[in-house]
Amino acid sequence: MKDQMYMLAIDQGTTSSRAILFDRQGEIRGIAQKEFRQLYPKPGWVEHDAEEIWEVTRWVVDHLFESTGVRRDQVAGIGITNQRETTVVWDKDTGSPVYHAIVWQSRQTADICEDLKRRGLEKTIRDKTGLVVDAYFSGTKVKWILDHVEGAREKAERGELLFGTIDTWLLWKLTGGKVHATDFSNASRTLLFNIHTLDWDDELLEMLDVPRAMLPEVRPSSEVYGYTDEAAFGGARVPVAGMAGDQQAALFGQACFTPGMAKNTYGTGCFLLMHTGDRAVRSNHGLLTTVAWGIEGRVEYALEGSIFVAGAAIQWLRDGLEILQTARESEDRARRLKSNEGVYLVPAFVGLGAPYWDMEARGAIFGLTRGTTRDHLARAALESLAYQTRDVVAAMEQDAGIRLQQLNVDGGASLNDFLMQFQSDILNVTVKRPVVSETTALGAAYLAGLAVGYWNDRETIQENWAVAAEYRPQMAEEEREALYRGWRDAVSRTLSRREVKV
Ligand SMILES: Nc1ncnc2c1ncn2[C@@H]1O[C@H](COP(=O)(O)OP(=O)(O)O)[C@@H](O)[C@H]1O
Ligand SMILES: O=P(O)(O)OC[C@H](O)CO
Repeated sequence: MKDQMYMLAIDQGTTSSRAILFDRQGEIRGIAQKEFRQLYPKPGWVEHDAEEIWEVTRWVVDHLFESTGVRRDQVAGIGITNQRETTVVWDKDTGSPVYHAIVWQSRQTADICEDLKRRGLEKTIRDKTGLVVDAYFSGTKVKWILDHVEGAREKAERGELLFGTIDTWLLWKLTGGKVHATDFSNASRTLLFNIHTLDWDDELLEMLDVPRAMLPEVRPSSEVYGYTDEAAFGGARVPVAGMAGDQQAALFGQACFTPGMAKNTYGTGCFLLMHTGDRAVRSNHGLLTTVAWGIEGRVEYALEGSIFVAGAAIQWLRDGLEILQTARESEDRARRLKSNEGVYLVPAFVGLGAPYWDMEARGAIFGLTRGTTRDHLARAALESLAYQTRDVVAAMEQDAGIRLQQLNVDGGASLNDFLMQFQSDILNVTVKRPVVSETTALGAAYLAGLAVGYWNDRETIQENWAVAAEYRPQMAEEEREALYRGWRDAVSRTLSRREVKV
């Protein structure tokens, strides 16, 4: 309808930006997407150009309105969701970043982490932040930028530089430099934020030499942060009303609102989050405790297993080895084989995340013979997503003390039917993919829509959730366990410490 109102979600992911319009039923009414450059200045380093991220994001928003014919004044509100932890430091006056955005996957701060460990700070950090000491999180990346960019530390101390994760950077840009804020979910990934007191933590700031003056204000995930600047948003003034890290937004979009409900997103990495209600459950098995969102005057928590390389392994086969034309082709290739024939790929390209947390491990392929073909590599890469997920689910079941009943899935690689059936088989759990697989963007739209009254409550959101595909376990127990043993053996030979320590 000509004057119908919509919610706009901006989903700024690791490899692409998307802009999506949703209607009141939570259905997609238009989508635009564009990839941007990945910069690999040294082995194990991953960077983005923050200005390019903004330009690409603007482009997808413009393109969305052009392609749908929807007007900007038909947007009731904007929700932002983002690749988390990726760190931008910019000049408050000029708005220019002082260094590339250091991406969550980047390992360039491994030495800073080792130093924190040597100083015996792991427990304090774990207790306050729910995180582990790893180059993944923003805190060491901010320190790295302040240590390596000439004059940056002095400027930061004088309050002339600002830090933000990508949500904060986009909010700043969209509001024409007026609002410098983040939400609880993104703040909880920085290593600087106390998830119990819900404030930046002076002891952590001191540990990492990060001046408080450069930090954004931390706010709930569902509220009006400010309005778009007309020059930044095609002449329209629209409320930016929701923000959340992409994995938390996906948990919201999957309507996982009760403790024990879990989702796994198969994108560049794989992120499995289980809602734990108002309890910040501490992990003893290598998972993270994280804020799910702040809403309705309180925060809710989640347990998370973060897998660094998932769909990126398929991308590597496509772009690095050039043995696939498209990511989708991996499915046909995998199906040409009856089994993996003993070939395992451990995609530790940037170390291993949960539950191993090994910054020094690097990728490996095992079981090669003269008969190995690109089909084996495609299958091994796809299977690695499922095995890594099982590693995380095993840890989660121990930490939460419950058996997973069902796994809701989303993300680019969740459209791969071979992978989803294999996932169900390896976990021995039913896997469900919703009709709207863009749950990350949907979650951001919901958070923003609740703040501006586009949707009334979470019950409406639950009612909107509908299943598109369901995968039930079909594999015999013996085969499942034999395959998984093979994976565990491959991982143990990949770890820098040469032992599986879970
Ligand atoms: N059919 C497929 N089979 C396997 N992997 C896929 C498929 N389609 C996309 N992917 C992988 O999924 C990722 C893209 O998913 P997406 O959710 O857009 O990720 P992100 O938000 O991290 O950029 C890429 O790494 C790509 O290789
Ligand atoms: O961009 P994605 O979807 O791979 O998500 C990245 C995560 O937020 C990193 O923590």
